[in-house]
Amino acid sequence: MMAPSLESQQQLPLQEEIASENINNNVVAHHQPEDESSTKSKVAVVGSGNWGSVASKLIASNTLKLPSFHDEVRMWVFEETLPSGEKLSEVINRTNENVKYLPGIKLGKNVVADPDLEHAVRDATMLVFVTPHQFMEGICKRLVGKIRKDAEAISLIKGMEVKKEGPCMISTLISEILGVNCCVLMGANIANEIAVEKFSEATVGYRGNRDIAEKWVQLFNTSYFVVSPVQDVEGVELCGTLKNVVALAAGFVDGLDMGNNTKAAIMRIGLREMKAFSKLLFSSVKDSTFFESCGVADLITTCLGGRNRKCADAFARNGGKRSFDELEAEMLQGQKLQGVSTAKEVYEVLSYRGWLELFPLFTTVHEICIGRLPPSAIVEYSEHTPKFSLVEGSAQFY
Ligand SMILES: NC(=O)C1=CN([C@@H]2O[C@H](COP(=O)(O)OP(=O)(O)OC[C@H]3O[C@@H](n4cnc5c(N)ncnc54)[C@H](O)[C@@H]3O)[C@@H](O)[C@H]2O)C=CC1
Ligand SMILES: O=C(CO)COP(=O)(O)O
Repeated sequence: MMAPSLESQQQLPLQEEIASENINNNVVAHHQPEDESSTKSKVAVVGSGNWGSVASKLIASNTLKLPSFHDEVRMWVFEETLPSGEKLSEVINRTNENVKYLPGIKLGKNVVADPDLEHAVRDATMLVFVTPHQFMEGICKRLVGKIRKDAEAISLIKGMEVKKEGPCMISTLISEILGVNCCVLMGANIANEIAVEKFSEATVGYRGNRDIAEKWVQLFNTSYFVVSPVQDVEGVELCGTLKNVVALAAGFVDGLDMGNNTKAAIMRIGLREMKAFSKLLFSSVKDSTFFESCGVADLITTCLGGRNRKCADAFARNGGKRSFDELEAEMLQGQKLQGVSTAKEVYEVLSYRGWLELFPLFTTVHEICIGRLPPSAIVEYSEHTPKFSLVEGSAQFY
């Protein structure tokens, strides 16, 4: 069932969709509506988990204030039936709360939950992608031919895919499958804190067109959520992705009660590996990006208060005897961990390229996650540390 449109009265009848004749048959060319409202940007948020709901709230507070945006923010909901027997999207529209993924927080009356993916995106000129990364390829494939030709995209998703050809960042996946430009927004952004409007910062990564980045900044920026643009999509996205692996290491250390110095050491070594890995994959990645909110700040907040840290702590306390799948289901009630699959994806890249010894922390985290090593190995691996500083050429990346 499609959700009602907040702006149905001002909305023009949907124009007949015609297939784009040239360049890109991934997208649908709509006739441009003719009245003044057609020049306004229309936002759809693809995803409605913990961060997806908070992102919708942030955006919706701005679209009400900014005349260049339509008020309505359409939020795609992966439909599920609640224990009460009601559909999640219907409850969100009735209560203005995502009772499952962000209980107790009003999203703003101009957020409309829509369980129909194609319907949610079809008029949008600004597409915000924010689902757990493992679902994105399937979602993008469903959207081929269903989005506007002039749409711009941004990804808030922390993760990557590994293909036969090598690693593929989620923003690249979106760009390649949908034929759209895709920026990224990452940062020290634990969703529940932003939901109650505690001050934080974020980084928009863009390539090329600064005007587009400025528009995304405008859409997200508030007095308590300060967003800065950086011309380094890969650097920003890799920071957001890789810090989840380091957060698992920090959680193991917490679960073993090893104290603050050890945790700080793990974070420092992790940051060094994040930088080295990013620069090996993309020589364009800037050192300065690691000092933005997406870099060191996100690493710190996730290692202190994130879900990856929390589940890794429990994993270590249980001596690795309970799987991450089990802990995720029990501790997160439907929310998803990104670090465990990212550690595997990073390991595949390292293994394929013969870099395992250059990245002892990343390598060890994956081996602990799959039960090949005990959680205590997170500090024992340091005996290998001299090896990577001896590897010729590696030092330049640190
Ligand atoms: N929660 C947070 O504090 C932050 C999360 N992020 C990132 O944002 C991204 C999304 O995270 P959250 O919004 O927190 O999601 P979440 O962890 O709350 O994930 C649950 C979401 O996945 C959906 N889902 C479950 N099965 C699905 C399927 N088969 N297909 C599509 N969707 C399905 C659920 O309906 C729900 O909306 C992740 O990459 C995460 O790393 C980034 C910053 C902060
Ligand atoms: O990315 C996050 C904070 O910026 C949230 O991290 P977790 O997924 O570990 O909770």
